[in-house]
Amino acid sequence: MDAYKIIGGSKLEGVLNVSGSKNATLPILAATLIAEGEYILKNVPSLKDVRTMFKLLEKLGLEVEKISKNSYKIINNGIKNIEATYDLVKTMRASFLVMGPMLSHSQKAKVSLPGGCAIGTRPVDLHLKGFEAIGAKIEISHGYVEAISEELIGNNVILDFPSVGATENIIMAAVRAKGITVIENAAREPEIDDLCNFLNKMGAKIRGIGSSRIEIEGVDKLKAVEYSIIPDRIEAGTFLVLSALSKGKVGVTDFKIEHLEGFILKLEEIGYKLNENNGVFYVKGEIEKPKPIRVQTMPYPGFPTDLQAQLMTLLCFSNGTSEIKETIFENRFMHVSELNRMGADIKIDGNIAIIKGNINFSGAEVMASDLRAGAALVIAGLLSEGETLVQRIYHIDRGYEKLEEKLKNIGANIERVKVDII
Ligand SMILES: CC(=O)N[C@H]1[C@@H](OP(=O)(O)OP(=O)(O)OC[C@H]2O[C@@H](n3ccc(=O)[nH]c3=O)[C@H](O)[C@@H]2O)O[C@H](CO)[C@@H](O)[C@@H]1O
Ligand SMILES: C=C(OP(=O)(O)O)C(=O)O
Repeated sequence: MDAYKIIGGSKLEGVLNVSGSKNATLPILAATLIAEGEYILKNVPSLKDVRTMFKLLEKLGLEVEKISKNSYKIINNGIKNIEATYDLVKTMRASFLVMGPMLSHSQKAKVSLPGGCAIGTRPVDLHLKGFEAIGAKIEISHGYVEAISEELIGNNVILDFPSVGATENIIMAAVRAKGITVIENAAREPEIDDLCNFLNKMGAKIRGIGSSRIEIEGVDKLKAVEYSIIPDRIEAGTFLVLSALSKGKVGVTDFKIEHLEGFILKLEEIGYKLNENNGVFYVKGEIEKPKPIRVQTMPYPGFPTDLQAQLMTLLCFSNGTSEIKETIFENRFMHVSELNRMGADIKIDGNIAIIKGNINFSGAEVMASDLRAGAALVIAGLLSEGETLVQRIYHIDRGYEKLEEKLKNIGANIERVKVDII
C-alpha cells in the first residue's frame, strides 16, 4: 500500500497551482448521462474519484476518451444498463449522483445505497424525498434503491438541510420534468453553480443559481456540450494554509478567491492578510504566531467542513487555545488522535475540538482516515521535526492531483513509498 514519507523542516518556497474541482467534476460527469451526444470536458483533475466515475459511466454504457492532459470526451449513445453496483458506489459516495440523471434519461435507475464512511453515516433520504416529490416511485431492497417514473412532474421541494448532493441530484432529475420544480433551502456551494451552468449550456432552464431557491423549468431536449470545470476551492484552501505556515513564501494560483470567503475571513481573524501579485496569492501576517480563534463549519458561504482538518493543523501553532465546532458531519475528528501522536494537544468534547497552541510537531507514523484528514497530516509532517510516515494515502489520492509532485516543486521532502500492511 502507498504511503508518504515526509522529512519535515525543509524550506518551502514557490508557487502551487490549483487543479480542477473534484466536487464539480463528479456531478458534471454524472450529468453527461442525461442527454445523448459527445461532450468535451476540460480542466478535469486526474484523481482516483474521477477515474471511479469514468468506470461507472462506462458500466452504464458511455464511452470515455482522453483527449489531452486534463480534457476528456464523453460519448453518450444511450444508457445500456441502469444499475450502479455496490463495488463502485462503496468506494465513492458521489456515485449516487447518477440516480437523478438516469431517472431523467431513462425514467428508471437502480443504485446501491452508499452507506456511511469515516466521517459519518451520510444518509440519502433528502435525495429520495426530492425524487418522490417530482413523481418517482422509490423502493429500497437488498441494499439498492430502485427508482421508476412514468413521467417526472415539477413540484416544490423543501430540503430539511441544504445538502449538496441532494440539491445536485434533484436538479439533474428535474431538468427534463414537465413543468417547474422549485428547490427551497437548496445548498449554495460553487460546485452546484458549476453544474447548473453546465446544464444551462446543455439547454436546461435553471434560474436562481447561487441562491437557496433554485427554479428548474423542465425542457424536452438537452444537448451535449463542451465545458471547462471550475478550480478546486478546497485544494486552494489547503495550499493557502501552507502559504500561511511558510510565512508567505509559498504562493497559490489558478483559483477563484471569491469561492473562499468564509475561509479567508477566518485567516484574517487569525491575523493573516492575503496579498496578490499577478494572480498569485500569498498569506502573510505581521504576527509572530497565529491568534487563536473559534470556528464553526457551515454550509456555503460559511467555513467549509472540507477545510476543517487543515485549519486545525494551522491552529496547533497559534498563541493560545482555539475551538473548532464541526456541524456538518457527525464524526469528522479522526485526524485529532493522529495529530496528537505528532505532538498536538487537542481534546474533543462532542462536536467541538479544543486545540491548545504553541506546540512543536514531531514526525511520527500516522494514518489518513479520510481525504482532508490526510491533507492535515501531510501539512503537519512538512512542519515537523524528523520523519513522518502518512499511511493509507489512497484517501488523499481521491482528491489531490499529483500532490507529492506539487509539494516537491516548492521544496518539500516528500516521497511516495510502499509499505506492508499487516
Ligand atoms: C462529492 C461532493 O461534492 N462531496 C461534498 C458534499 O458531500 P455530500 O453531498 O455528501 O454532502 P451533503 O451536503 O449532502 O451532506 C451534509 C450533511 O447532510 C446529511 N444528509 C445529506 C443528504 C441526505 O439525504 N441526508 C442527510 O442527512 C449528511 O449526512 C451530512 O451530515 O458536500 C459536503 C458538505 O459540504 C462536502 O464535505 C463533500 O466534500
Ligand atoms: C468529504 C469529501 O468528499 P466525499 O463527499 O466524496 O466523501 C471531501 O472532498 O472532503
